[in-house]
Amino acid sequence: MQQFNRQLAAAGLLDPTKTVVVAISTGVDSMVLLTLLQRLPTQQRPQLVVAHVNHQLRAESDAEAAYLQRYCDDHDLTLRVTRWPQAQHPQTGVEAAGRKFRYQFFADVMRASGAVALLTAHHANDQAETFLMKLARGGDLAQLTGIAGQRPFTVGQLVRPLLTWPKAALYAYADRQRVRFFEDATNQDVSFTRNRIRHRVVPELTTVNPEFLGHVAGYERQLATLLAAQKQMVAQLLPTVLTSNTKLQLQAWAALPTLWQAPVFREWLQQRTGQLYSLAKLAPWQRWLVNTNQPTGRRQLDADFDLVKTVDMIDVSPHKKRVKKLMPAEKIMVDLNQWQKITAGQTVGVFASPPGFAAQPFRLAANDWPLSWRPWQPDDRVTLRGGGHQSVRRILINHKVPRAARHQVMVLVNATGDVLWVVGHKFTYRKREFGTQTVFLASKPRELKGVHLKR
Ligand SMILES: Nc1ncnc2c1ncn2[C@@H]1O[C@H](COP(=O)(O)OP(=O)(O)OP(=O)(O)O)[C@@H](O)[C@H]1O
Repeated sequence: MQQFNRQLAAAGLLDPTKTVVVAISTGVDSMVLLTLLQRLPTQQRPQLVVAHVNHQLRAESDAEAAYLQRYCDDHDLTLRVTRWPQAQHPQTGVEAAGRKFRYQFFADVMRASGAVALLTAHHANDQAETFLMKLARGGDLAQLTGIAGQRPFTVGQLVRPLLTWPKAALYAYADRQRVRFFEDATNQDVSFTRNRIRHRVVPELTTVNPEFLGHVAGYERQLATLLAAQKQMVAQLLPTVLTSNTKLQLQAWAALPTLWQAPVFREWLQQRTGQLYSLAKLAPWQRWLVNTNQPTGRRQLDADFDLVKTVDMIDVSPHKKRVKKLMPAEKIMVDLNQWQKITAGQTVGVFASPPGFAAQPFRLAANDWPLSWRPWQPDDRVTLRGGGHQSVRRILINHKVPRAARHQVMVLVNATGDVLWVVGHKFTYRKREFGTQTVFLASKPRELKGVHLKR
């Protein structure tokens, strides 16, 4: 009780004028939490609002919810319950979706009841399991910081007063105090990673040292302190390597002690892009920053951002979308009445009515659709007026297209792959009365150079 009081006092919750929402699953952890709260002297006990989510995932869910209802009625406790509709259960990622639903509900209950805190019953084993899972998964050191004893949550704080208690202590308390609880059978299922860590890894490590859980908590505290110190230092260093308009000054940055370069670069990127990059991902970028053989340049950082290097300065700018070079087999479907940028230098379109300037009227049959753009291929050919054919290769030779530029030539093809237009060069011949529809094939003016439009 004393240990519990200390935790609540530290969070400023030993106050009957305050309201707290207590998340109760009916498992041993949360039933012990509720019991401890109920046993606080009234002059210290905050107003309790019990919150429960019936996930409807297990056969026992309804019985557990019904038990909690009776318990709260018997003890004069306010209870808020919700059901997670089965129709909302996803095919995969049920746990994460359930958690999202749960915390949304807790936030709603907090707001509705004017609560200052949400209390959950996470304990020292949860902490160690999470730590070990992250350790196995890998990633950035900052993510290894475990479950916080207290952190901001929507309109107040999320407080975990049992975080320093080993699960065994909670069982022992429940046993001594005859606390009734429900055991979730799925917790035994070792096909879940967390359960394997819970039932196999943690007990094994505890035999190596009975203080294992306390040691994990100790590491978590040290890590949090170190990360906070690093953050403070980075906050001091960053302004010393920025230009007045927030670009990074390369010389000043490279003059920082080597160990501080990466965290300062990362913090700058985070401030500019809102994204946290792992130090491992940033290593090649740092080499590029100081590579004097490449004093200027632009490089894609990720899907959204480019890094732009000018002499001694580096800036972040939205990623410039480049048109992908298509392989011969790849194609771009035609969007009727839309200009489409099909290569870096060519913007073309198929229109139902003339798009405003030089466009070639062209007859289509219904079975020509869908049309698409693609690079020309060696056996492509067009039909000539007299009924004969000419290969695209021959057209390009006749038009003196240099060999090196030939791969850039694009063609418009119909559903069966017949070439209708060698863009910039030649249209296949079709009689006026061909098909059922006239469309207008056009290239944007800049690219009209060298196009021989038939009038
Ligand atoms: N169905 C529920 N209804 C109300 N509270 C719950 C429910 N499930 C879990 N909780 C609360 O969350 C705490 C942690 O539960 P559990 O360890 O099952 O969740 P987790 O998914 O591992 O953790 P977290 O909820 O932080 O993601 C419980 O001690 C309890 O306070």
